[in-house]
Amino acid sequence: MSVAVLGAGAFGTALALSLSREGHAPRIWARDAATVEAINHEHRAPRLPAITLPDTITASTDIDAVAQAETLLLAVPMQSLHDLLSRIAAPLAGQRLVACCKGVDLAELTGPTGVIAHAKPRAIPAILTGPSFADDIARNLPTALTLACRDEAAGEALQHELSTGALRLYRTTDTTGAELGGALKNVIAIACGACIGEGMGDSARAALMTRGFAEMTRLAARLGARPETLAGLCGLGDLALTCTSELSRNYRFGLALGRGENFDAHLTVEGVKTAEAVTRLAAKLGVDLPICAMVHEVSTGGTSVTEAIRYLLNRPLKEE
Ligand SMILES: NC(=O)C1=CN([C@@H]2O[C@H](COP(=O)(O)OP(=O)(O)OC[C@H]3O[C@@H](n4cnc5c(N)ncnc54)[C@H](OP(=O)(O)O)[C@@H]3O)[C@@H](O)[C@H]2O)C=CC1
Ligand SMILES: O=C(CO)COP(=O)(O)O
Repeated sequence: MSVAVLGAGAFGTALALSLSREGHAPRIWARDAATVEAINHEHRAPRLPAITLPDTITASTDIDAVAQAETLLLAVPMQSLHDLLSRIAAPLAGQRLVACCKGVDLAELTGPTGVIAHAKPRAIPAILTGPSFADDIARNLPTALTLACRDEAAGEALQHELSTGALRLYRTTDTTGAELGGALKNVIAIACGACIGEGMGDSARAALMTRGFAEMTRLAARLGARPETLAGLCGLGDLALTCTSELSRNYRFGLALGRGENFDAHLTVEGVKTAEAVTRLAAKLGVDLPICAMVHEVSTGGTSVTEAIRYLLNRPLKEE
């Protein structure tokens, strides 16, 4: 089966490397000619500069040519997924489109598989998500992820196609749970970073992680997801990684907020837009997501970290 990667960021490049180790020769689509040049001639990707790529990985700016592969890994930031799909002329009928992004689309208030289903209704949507830093996958370190696809046969085919000796994929048909786990953990990671940056301590972080997990499960359940999906790699697993590691951009963004420092605006920080999207979605559905709402307020300058913590501590007492 042929696999291509659309998006030459850190994650897309790492996944191409992973595939190349199993004998695939993946093509990467990049929108930028200089990136294509660097991959094809220097065997390096600008967003993963420490890694040398094998010459079996090639790149092109011709999206319609690259998108002919049977499986397409869509590795662009969440808010760019719709734009990416609209660049492809073909309906991609019967092709497996695997979202490799985490978030909720601001315009549609759906996760990546919803965006795919809307833009390319004849394709088979899936999502690859869970705890992994691109750098770890690129270095072939052991990693376990969730592959979610409503079409059970396609999901099983993808699980086998994308697993490697170091990358172990678990399968589910619960795409809603898988994508909300990956989306909301970034928001909670910003909260945890802000809490540590502000000097609130590890106990406060543990409280945010636990109550954040309750928010993840509550919203996911309201949208029909299974609670056990959230307890898996794509939920609890990714929450644990992202809320505790300074390798996470979302966590580091939160740290900067807590310390009152500036943050590099060129870095992909999915949790900011996701906080806005899930706050809107929660209001529409009548679901209570106080931590996500505070992350939205703080990251858009609506309130301070100190005030947000005070608000969370002063909410009415309730049963766990
Ligand atoms: N990095 C990681 O460790 C992991 C990332 N992810 C997820 O992967 C997704 C991508 O993140 P990551 O690879 O880190 O991001 P990067 O910031 O490394 O790269 C983003 C890539 O997307 C491209 N891009 C941005 N907007 C568009 C657009 N409108 N059309 C086409 N291409 C676009 C960029 O192109 P250009 O260079 O031209 O700007 C760049 O190649 C995110 O949702 C993230 O949560 C998931 C797991 C791990
Ligand atoms: O999704 C990730 C880890 O699973 C990567 O986290 P960041 O996007 O916060 O760097």
